[in-house]
Amino acid sequence: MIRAIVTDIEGTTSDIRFVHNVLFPWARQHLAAYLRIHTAEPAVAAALNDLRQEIDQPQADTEQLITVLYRFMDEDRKSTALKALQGMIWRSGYLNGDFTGHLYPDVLPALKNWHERGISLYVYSSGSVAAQKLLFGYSDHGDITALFSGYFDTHVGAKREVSAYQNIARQINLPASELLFLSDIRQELDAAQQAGWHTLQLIRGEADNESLHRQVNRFDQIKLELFSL
Ligand SMILES: CSCCC(=O)C(=O)COP(=O)(O)O
Ligand SMILES: [Mg+2]
Repeated sequence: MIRAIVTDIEGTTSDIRFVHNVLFPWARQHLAAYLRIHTAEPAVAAALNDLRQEIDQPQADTEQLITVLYRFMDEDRKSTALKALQGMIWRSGYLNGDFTGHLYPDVLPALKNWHERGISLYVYSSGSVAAQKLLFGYSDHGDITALFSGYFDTHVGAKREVSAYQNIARQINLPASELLFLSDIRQELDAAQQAGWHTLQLIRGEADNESLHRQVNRFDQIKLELFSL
């Protein structure tokens, strides 16, 4: 029986085009100015220090780090430091109403239904926990954060690593056999499955014929009974 559902964001609850055509360009546009102004703020300084460690350049100055961050953004690197900084930068965009967090129309009714049935809901994304809370706190349908019991980012591990799902299961305090992971990316689902989780792939666009996971196109097609042991 499924007692908790953990969902990915990009390509699962939200359109990949919102992330790549709205969020990422907005962060890129504001990155340099934001870092130059806020470089001494504790959260920014901590993320920049994490980045220095990631690239093994303890002496790198802010301008050098900005260059690295542009490269990371070009490569869509799931760097924990980059993701932390993007989350900080997006904050003013959400607060000013420059954009709202995209949700596919089938997502909110399903989340509400599961929540009402007593199933705990969690998020796991490469985006930082702060960025996840912003997306769901300022979503197209308003603040829906009350539906979620918790959030996980790459601090638990990368999304294609089995250990990340083991860590999440430990923190949720449920056996893997009672957990369902929703994602559009086969390799993430492979890792969750290897950790003993149930898995379901969202196909929002192109088919994935190499996947061995159950697939649906929308949340309203998800039948939790199929995952009962
Ligand atoms: C929290 S929204 C921004 C998502 C993001 O930065 C990203 O890299 C997408 O990663 P995901 O793990 O959701 O595919
Ligand atoms: Mg995804």
